[in-house]
Amino acid sequence: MPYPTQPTASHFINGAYVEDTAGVEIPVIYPATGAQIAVVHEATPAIIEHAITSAKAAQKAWAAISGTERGRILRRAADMIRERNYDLSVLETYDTGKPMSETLYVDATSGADALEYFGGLAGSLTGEHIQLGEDWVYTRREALGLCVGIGAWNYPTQIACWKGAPALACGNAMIFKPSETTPLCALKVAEILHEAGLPAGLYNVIQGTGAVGAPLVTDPRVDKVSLTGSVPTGRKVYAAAAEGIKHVTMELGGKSPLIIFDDANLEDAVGGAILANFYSSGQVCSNGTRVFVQKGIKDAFLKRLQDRLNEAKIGNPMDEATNFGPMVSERQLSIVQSYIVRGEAEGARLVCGGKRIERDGYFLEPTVFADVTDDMTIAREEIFGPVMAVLDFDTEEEAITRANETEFGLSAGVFTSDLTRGHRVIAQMEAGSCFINSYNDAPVEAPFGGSKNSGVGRENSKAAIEHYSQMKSVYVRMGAVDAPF
Ligand SMILES: NC(=O)C1=CN([C@@H]2O[C@H](COP(=O)(O)OP(=O)(O)OC[C@H]3O[C@@H](n4cnc5c(N)ncnc54)[C@H](O)[C@@H]3O)[C@@H](O)[C@H]2O)C=CC1
Repeated sequence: MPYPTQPTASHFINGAYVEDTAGVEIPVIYPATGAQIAVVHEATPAIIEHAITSAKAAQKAWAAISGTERGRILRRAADMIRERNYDLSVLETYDTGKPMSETLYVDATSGADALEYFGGLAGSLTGEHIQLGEDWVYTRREALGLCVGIGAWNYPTQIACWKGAPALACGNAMIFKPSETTPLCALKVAEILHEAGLPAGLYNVIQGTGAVGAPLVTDPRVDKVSLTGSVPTGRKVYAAAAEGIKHVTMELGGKSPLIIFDDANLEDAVGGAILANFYSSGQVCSNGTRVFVQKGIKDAFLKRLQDRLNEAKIGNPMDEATNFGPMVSERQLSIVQSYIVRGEAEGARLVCGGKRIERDGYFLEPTVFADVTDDMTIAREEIFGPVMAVLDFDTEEEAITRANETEFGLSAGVFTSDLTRGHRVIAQMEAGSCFINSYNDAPVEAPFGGSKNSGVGRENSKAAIEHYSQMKSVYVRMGAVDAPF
């Protein structure tokens, strides 16, 4: 084995690791050093075909067993993930560069939560009975068939589970294509699911870029596509899926507002803004990167924010004391750097950070801009890095209007000690996943997803069941059929 993190093979299909070295090589880079730690091969047409035929062959029998039996396997997989959390967290850190202080508590554990939650729900998926005089209708909640999951690179284990768990609970088969930037973790999820008793063919992982994602989306044997990715990719995938009238879930990007009122608890508001901008080095879709701060608290907010950012422990992600790691790739680093240059050029005031850190890997300082105005590029476009834009405001009405002036609608947050204002403001936010006096919590029990250009459908919670199953209604006549002729 050339690298300790090298997977057994590139793909996991029909219950086993599979290789086809004819596929283009995809190097896997550890973002904290820039070193190559593995190589996988992009799926060839033969690999794609193998995954689709295996999944199709396995799905009907899976849908035919009871939900309780399906759920038992998912819950067993959840337990195994928790038992192996340390090793899975190390792999997630290698894949993404995120510090162990995050991956140990958030990634595999959140995946396990999804498997446990949907495993628990699987036995309670039912239809209903509708009496119509003597006749009656009953409904059956049925699987969609073959679901394709396409992942982003920021939460590879979590995304693999958030899509796989509800799909499998509802009786579907899944083909999951991880991001080409982080191909390692989903293979482990597949391995564990099958070790837990999942029949072969029901959860397959194949590697590749959009060149592999695209034919999966258009294949007529695929019934549903769930994408986590950027808005431009979402637009393409949604359109391609529409051609085949397929079901979709789109979890896309954001530029979410976080509104901090004068009466907010300063320490909590600063903590919320840190969670909303610097967790995972800012590579979180729901981040509140437009921080609207009411003028009365602005100076105190910026001062306390700087003090706390000085305490960030930046460095080796494998050291559990580290709490701020590198960007996922050189490419992402340079995208974020170009936004910082734009921010300065357009007149925003750089409060702190802004520079690449002099060491191996793709480290960038936590960066804060103040005096940002609504028209600046850094206030309009998703940066997907550790760059906070602080905007001033005077009144509640103004903050609400400006917060909603965006094509995105993933998340929104408000910090205030006025209870009624908190609810009043959040009710007017055009966003799917919102927070009051908190930010970025994502428990499996709560629906997660965006409005406007940030997406369609919801992941997690009972809402996800609607997106991985369909209703059949059956009319039952008890008497004679009365036909006109
Ligand atoms: N709303 C949400 O739940 C989340 C959204 N994101 C968003 O993801 C983005 C960052 O992730 P990236 O991996 O850079 O996104 P991306 O949009 O570049 O890629 C996402 C995935 O789509 C695949 N893909 C690309 N073109 C395709 C095509 N034509 N057909 C099928 N698949 C295709 C890629 O290979 C990758 O697996 C950000 O915009 C972020 O906001 C990230 C995490 C969560």
